[in-house]
Amino acid sequence: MNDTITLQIESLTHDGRGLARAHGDAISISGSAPAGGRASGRTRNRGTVVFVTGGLPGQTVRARITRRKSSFCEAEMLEVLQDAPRSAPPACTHHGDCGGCPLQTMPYDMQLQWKRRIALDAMSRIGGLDAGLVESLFTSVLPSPALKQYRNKMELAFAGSGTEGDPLILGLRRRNGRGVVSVPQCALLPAAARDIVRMAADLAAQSGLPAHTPRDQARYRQAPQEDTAHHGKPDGKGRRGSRPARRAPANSIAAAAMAAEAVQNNGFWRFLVLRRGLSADLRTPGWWALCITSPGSHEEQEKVRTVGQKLLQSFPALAGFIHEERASEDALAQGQKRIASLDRTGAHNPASARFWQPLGGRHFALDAASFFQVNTAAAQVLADTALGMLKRHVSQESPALLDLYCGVGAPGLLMADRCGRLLGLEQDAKAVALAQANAAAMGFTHCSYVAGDAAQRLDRLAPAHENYWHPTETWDAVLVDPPRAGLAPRALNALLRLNAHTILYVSCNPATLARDATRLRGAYRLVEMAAVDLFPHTPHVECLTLWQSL
Ligand SMILES: C[S@@+](CC[C@H](N)C(=O)[O-])C[C@H]1O[C@@H](n2cnc3c(N)ncnc32)[C@H](O)[C@@H]1O
Repeated sequence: MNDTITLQIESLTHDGRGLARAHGDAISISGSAPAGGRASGRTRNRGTVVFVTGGLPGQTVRARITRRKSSFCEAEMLEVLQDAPRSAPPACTHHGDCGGCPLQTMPYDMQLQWKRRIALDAMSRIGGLDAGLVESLFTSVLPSPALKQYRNKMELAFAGSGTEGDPLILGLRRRNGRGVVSVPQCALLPAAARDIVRMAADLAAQSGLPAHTPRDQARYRQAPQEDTAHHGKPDGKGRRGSRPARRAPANSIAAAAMAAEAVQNNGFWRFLVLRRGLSADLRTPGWWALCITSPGSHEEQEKVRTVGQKLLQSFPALAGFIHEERASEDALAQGQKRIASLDRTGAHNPASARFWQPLGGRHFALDAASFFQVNTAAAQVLADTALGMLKRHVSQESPALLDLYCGVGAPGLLMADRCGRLLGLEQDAKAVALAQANAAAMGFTHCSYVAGDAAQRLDRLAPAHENYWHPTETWDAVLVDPPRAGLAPRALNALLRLNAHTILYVSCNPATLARDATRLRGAYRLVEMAAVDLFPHTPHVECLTLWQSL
């Protein structure tokens, strides 16, 4: 049985891995049975599917098999033996180690073509839509106006115990998913931000506190990981205490306490999230740093404050330093408790976490922890495309618009002057308050926002039983923009019960969009599909689908 194999990469998967096929006895799967021997009919004729991390279509690579399943294998690329017929020089010196921009050696026009292919395949294979129909509706992916330094937000992870052989670093997830790599020359980061990152890493190292390493995640069953820069070390050794992890008790309160204790004992520094935006005068650009740590003692919190104050002193472009703690034992770059919010003078000032992003000729107020599209210029393309679709298909005079998963109100508020009323639903209460403030600042009095889980809130808007006490409102159009997981079944059921004439479903994950499309197409017809590249050099693509009731 050979673990190293030569493969020709045929295509790209939605998660950015190369797809190859191994033929004959080239590899063994399912407990050493040769590929083609025990495999299904499909794999028997066409070879065993191998998903290759780091491999791109057209390349011939040497790869190591890392996992064998009954119908496919996983591998990691070791070396490119022959480049793809068309390739581009890497845009970043960290290409090869860093997992941030895996497509950067693919010419940009090809990146867009593959993204289109990924979305098309998902809609026909998973969504069950007619492939010819989707091909004819969805002709291209709209490019990002900027290909370098396009991000207004970077999530960097701390790693390392701070000991001699394992220094504390601040960087991005490694290409092979194992740990974090320092990226001092990252092509996504402008020079000013690189300097902030370098100094933050040095100051954190000087604190003497180790980075947090998620440990024993399965045992504590925390929230699933979404987009994050960090993957913990597999051995997960911590330095803040050396007690071994105990088995989680059945009692959930005790389990939560144990999870918090495990975090306490498993390192401190977690993430530095850098955000770029406009200060209160709406003209001065600046940076905001959100530092996420494990829960700490007063002394540890003071160390973070000192790091923040030194950064604010050294970088006039840094307008705020916010410290949040995360107690959950996972690798999400989201704080759960705000500890401090320092302004340029280094003093605690809650307003220092506020900044603004331009979109559609308006300004949206955000908190350092709020969601906003990370590529400002491409977000404009996305908003223009979304508004164009709604204008073409919402025929009512002053339509009632429901903005589901509305964040701080973008891009729904750009449609507000055409609407009779607008209601936004959003889980993050802080974002809801900001959406209300944004609507008020834009002079809209017919827009309201409600905080809560979309599924629960939708159930109230679309009662399952006729004698339900809550009055039913009708909605002409619904703008749906969920996180990567797509719509929960309960949310999808309630959305269908609303009977809105038009649904615009915006999605950052073609696979979950396609899954939800299987339900939508029972009551709606897909009339337009478009996509925008918000994340050049990555496999991600933002899709827009416009549905009209049958
Ligand atoms: C992709 S973002 C879209 C936000 C906004 N439309 C925009 O473009 O800025 C998804 C939003 O859904 C929110 N969210 C996540 N899960 C939710 C849930 N179960 N119920 C309501 N909102 C949720 C997130 O907080 C986030 O603001």
